[in-house]
Amino acid sequence: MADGKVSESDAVNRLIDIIESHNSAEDDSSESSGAPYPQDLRSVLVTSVLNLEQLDIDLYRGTHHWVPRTQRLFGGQIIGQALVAAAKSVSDDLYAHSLHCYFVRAGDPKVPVLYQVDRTRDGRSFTVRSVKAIQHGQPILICQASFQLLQPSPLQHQFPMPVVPQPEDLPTVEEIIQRYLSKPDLTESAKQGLNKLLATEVPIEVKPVSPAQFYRHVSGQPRRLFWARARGHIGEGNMKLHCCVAAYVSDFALLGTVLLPYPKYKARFTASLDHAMWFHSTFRSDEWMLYECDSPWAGSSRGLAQGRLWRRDGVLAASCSQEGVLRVKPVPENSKL
Ligand SMILES: CCC(=O)SCCNC(=O)CCNC(=O)[C@H](O)C(C)(C)COP(=O)(O)OP(=O)(O)OC[C@H]1O[C@@H](n2cnc3c(N)ncnc32)[C@H](O)[C@@H]1OP(=O)(O)O
Repeated sequence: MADGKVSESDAVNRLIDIIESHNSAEDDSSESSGAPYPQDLRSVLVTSVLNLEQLDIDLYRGTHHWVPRTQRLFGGQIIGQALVAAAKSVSDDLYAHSLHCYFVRAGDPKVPVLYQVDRTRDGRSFTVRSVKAIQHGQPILICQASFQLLQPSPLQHQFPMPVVPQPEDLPTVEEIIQRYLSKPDLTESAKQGLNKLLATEVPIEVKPVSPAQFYRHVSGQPRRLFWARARGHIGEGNMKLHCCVAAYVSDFALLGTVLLPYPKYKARFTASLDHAMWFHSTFRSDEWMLYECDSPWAGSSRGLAQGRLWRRDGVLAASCSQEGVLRVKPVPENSKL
């Protein structure tokens, strides 16, 4: 549309596209390899998704509860599980400070993922692990993770955190969907799509700072901000676990930032190719953190996205970078649901 805004039906389509591509449950829940969500208040990320089964020394198996509509495993789940596997072979006084991963094959939601850990090096300060995530005998992800002893230093700086509304003053994704559902002129298929989204139990809670921009209802800079936290309680004390949860969260909505300046195109195929992450400070992944995502570059059917996770007290908790493949097609004129 000429004013840079999209029509109401496109707006609902984009909302469904964006939420589903990252969050949706499997269509046939009987195919899900995980147990039902627990009724207690503990985060399902901790009780289940990141709770790997040990098969042998340095060999683990991870299962999944839900997969995106693309029917490939959510990258954040594979990274989070790989980091859990790596962390199991390092001592308690070492903390994850970075990881570097390539997604080399699409993850198959029908079978579990095996994680094979190689103890690459144990140094005095730094310890490196290489993890291969395997399905059908072939790697789907290769990951290097590095851990460090806590070491104080006089060198300390960070950029300031963006000034944004507090999470308590912003609607949740579920409230945004409810607002759409209350619109009188919504088509039946839009209602069904939105109700399906509401019924999906997502392990992450999200509050977009600007919902219209977040869901690509208005075109704009390749930058978006949202508050995010693990759903449910994790508790203080296990920093390695909080890093694994943050690794899971960090893949959420990051690559979509590349598409923000292009309202006339919709994604035909998107997949993250690699993901790097650096952990800077202690944080709790079950408390609200601001996720600031931007994309400095796109070209050659690829896009680069960068993210910064901020503690709400302004401390930079983690940074990440991801390149993805994005193949797009034009949005049809006057598209309707
Ligand atoms: C939130 C973001 C996420 O979490 S995404 C999940 C994590 N990431 C992933 O699962 C990515 C895993 N990696 C991969 O799947 C592969 O490495 C990818 C990225 C696909 C590599 O692509 P490529 O080397 O092209 O693999 P491939 O030959 O098997 O093709 C895959 C599909 O893409 C198509 N393709 C290929 N080249 C082109 C092209 N130039 N133009 C149009 N289409 C192309 C292929 O035909 C193939 O399609 P199809 O699967 O047969 O339908």
